[in-house]
Amino acid sequence: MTAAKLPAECDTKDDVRAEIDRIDQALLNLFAERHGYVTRMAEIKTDPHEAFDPARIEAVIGKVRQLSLDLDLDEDQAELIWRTLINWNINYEKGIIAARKRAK
Ligand SMILES: C=C(O[C@@H]1C=C(C(=O)O)C=C[C@H]1O)C(=O)O
Repeated sequence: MTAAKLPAECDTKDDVRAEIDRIDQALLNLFAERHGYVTRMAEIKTDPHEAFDPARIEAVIGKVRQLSLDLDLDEDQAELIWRTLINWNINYEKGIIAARKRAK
């Protein structure tokens, strides 16, 4: 494997795309790690209504927006990504909790 190149060290589209592919892999590894905790959360929560926790959601979004600003990233883009992720997680948690309750 070739060493990572800084953006300014990339001379071709292939150079840039190799770095984007490397970063996508790293991001997916982190999403997979995060997903493991969401699954665990679904095991801990006891009622499907608990899947949606608005106070926690707004706290996460607030943190993500601030971290994005600190990194000079677009905070609206980060919020959109996180809301999509969180909405998906809520339905995922609901499904797990409801199925467990039905099985009882
Ligand atoms: C993981 C949780 O469940 C949901 C998913 C969240 C997330 O993906 O960060 C945040 C809030 C929740 O409604 C939680 O309650 O913390």
